[in-house]
Amino acid sequence: MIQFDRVSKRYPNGKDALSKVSFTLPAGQLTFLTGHSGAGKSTLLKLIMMIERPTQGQVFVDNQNLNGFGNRHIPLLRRKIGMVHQNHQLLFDRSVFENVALPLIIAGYSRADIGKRVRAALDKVGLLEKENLNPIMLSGGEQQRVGIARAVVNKPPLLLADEPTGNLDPALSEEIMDLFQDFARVGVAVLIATHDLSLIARYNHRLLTLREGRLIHDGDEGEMHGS
Ligand SMILES: Nc1ncnc2c1ncn2[C@@H]1O[C@H](COP(=O)(O)OP(=O)(O)OP(=O)(O)O)[C@@H](O)[C@H]1O
Repeated sequence: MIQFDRVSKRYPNGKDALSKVSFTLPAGQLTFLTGHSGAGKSTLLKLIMMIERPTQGQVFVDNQNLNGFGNRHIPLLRRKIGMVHQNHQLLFDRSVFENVALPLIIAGYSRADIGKRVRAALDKVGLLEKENLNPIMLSGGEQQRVGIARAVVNKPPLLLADEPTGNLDPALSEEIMDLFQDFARVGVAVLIATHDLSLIARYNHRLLTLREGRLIHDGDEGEMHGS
């Protein structure tokens, strides 16, 4: 689903944020991405979203080389990607339903289709009965689940999450992880950037570790501590 082929990113100020990073993420796999602050995690996610472009190397999403994409391709690319943020980025002047509907409205879906899909997504995250509430009335864990419903409402094959459990306690983090694992099980490629080593340790998923822009580890979590 995603392939990085010797990807480097140097920012205009000369900072090398990523150096010759290569990996492949298949459909249906959940992968953690970790590394110290400044290691390059956000930069890696930005390259997938085409918020930034590589200085060298190639990024493929769904077998398409993003180097061949111009700005007009960006909306189409982003429709394939669901993005979950740490702070949810919900609109507090709209209802839960309207927040989740937003990507579908932008993509031009019909009203009937929007209703059906939004309710299916809210049902998946267990918030169907809260569709008319304002997100401000929800707990942190519920707000994060609204963010996840919005990220998956148009059924993207790829789900990216940037510190999705950052503000949540272990029990709520587990709920969120259960959801991500469900999506992976039905074929979504899920990439979770996190500093939360205890979260990583609780699951036996593939782990990519960046240090100063280099990929220093690619394997399962046990391998890292066992070696
Ligand atoms: N737009 C930019 N211009 C210049 N340097 C940048 C830019 N964005 C990031 N950097 C630098 O690139 C390096 C990697 O940053 P990045 O945000 O990818 O790290 P990160 O692993 O996501 O860190 P954190 O966990 O703190 O969010 C850092 O040294 C950062 O200061």
